[in-house]
Amino acid sequence: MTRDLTVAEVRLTPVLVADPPLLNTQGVHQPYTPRLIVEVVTADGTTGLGETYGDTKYLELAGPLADRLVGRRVSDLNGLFAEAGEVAVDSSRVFGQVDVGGLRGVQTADKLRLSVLSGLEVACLDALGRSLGLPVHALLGGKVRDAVEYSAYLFYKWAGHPDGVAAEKDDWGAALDPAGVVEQARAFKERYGFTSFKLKGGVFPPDEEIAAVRALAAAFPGHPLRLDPNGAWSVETSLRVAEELGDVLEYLEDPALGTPAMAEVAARTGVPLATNMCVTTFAEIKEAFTRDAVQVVLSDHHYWGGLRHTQQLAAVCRAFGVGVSMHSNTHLGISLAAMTHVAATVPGLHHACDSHYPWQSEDVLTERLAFEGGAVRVSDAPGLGVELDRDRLALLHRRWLDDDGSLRDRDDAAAMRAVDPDWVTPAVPRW
Ligand SMILES: O=C([O-])C(=O)C[C@H](O)[C@@H](O)C(=O)[O-]
Ligand SMILES: [Mg+2]
Repeated sequence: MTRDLTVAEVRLTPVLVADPPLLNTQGVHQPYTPRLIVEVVTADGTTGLGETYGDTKYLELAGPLADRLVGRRVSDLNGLFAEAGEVAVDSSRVFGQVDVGGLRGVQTADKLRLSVLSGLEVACLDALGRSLGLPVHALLGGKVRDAVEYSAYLFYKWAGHPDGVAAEKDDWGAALDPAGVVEQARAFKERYGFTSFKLKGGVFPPDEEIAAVRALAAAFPGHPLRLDPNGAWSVETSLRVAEELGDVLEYLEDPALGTPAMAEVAARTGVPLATNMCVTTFAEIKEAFTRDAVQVVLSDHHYWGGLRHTQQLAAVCRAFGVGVSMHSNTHLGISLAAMTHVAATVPGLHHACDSHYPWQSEDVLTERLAFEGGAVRVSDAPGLGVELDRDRLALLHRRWLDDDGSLRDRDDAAAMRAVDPDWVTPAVPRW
């Protein structure tokens, strides 16, 4: 049978997904967060799924980039990427330097395009795999492991969103001190079997966060631990934390903001540094690697530009002797499946990947992906191996349609102002 894998239609559906009140250095997560669900439909009726950020700046680009995909074959990804630079990006969306207002580093025109292209790429690979009867990992050269290990992503957290704020309830309880963090870690371990723990820091003064990591080390001896204050500390504070926690940390993640500060910290401590803030584009690699500023790059296929770029990044890291693992923002099961397929193909993945998925009680899939022993099994079913639940998609899209605009762009500082009207995103270094 000859298949026609020409893209006939791209469906773009923004949704709002429930999110618990997770604290970070900028504020707190809003009760709902935007994501974009991508469906690529081929002329012969195969549908591939993708997912990426759903904030307005990404939605603005998604239509024009999807238009460039229509009429191409799903296998013509290089052609799509080559042409994507012709799609204009509103200059008000671009910051050439490390964007303190975001937790994912610089915001360049290219990175915005790549963040959308990644959703289209994943959907094309899913469609291609479904059509050929091959899993996505096979299209990427084949898996080198059968399961991908993830770490428990611990957050300081309120028990619920503030009174008067419309929100879904969650059953995780509050975590605002070392005992609360340990209790949360136990729940992660019991529910999902995670054995690595990452604490999102930059929320409380460093001594409180040091105490929380010490409590984790006492409760889970020998388990890999990480602390990530999203660049909230000065070089001197970073060095002090590294000194105090050096014996229990697997790595310290973005203690200080930007490559020069990270290089200074790295030069004066033996604790490995990881980043998803100072190496977030190919252009940033040269300076960071030649200055030995980071020892582990946390890739994120969304903003690096997809699964093939993630493999390329892993190859560059390998060449420089730099470790690689994965960063995560709030995401749904389509992205977890995509992360798992690409991670399965990367040799030398020595650190458990991050995932927000356990925090998401809602999904657009007929069946949620499962963590067993802290890992997700690599699917050998055609494509990503996940199915869209159209009713769930319609429900979460309805929530997006009904929103007055206040939740369509993630704003953790705005959410914090519900309890602290004077709150502004703190300047860094904060401590
Ligand atoms: O640095 C990181 O790992 C992140 O920025 C991950 C997420 O953005 C997390 O901090 C969040 O959503 O609050
Ligand atoms: Mg990080």
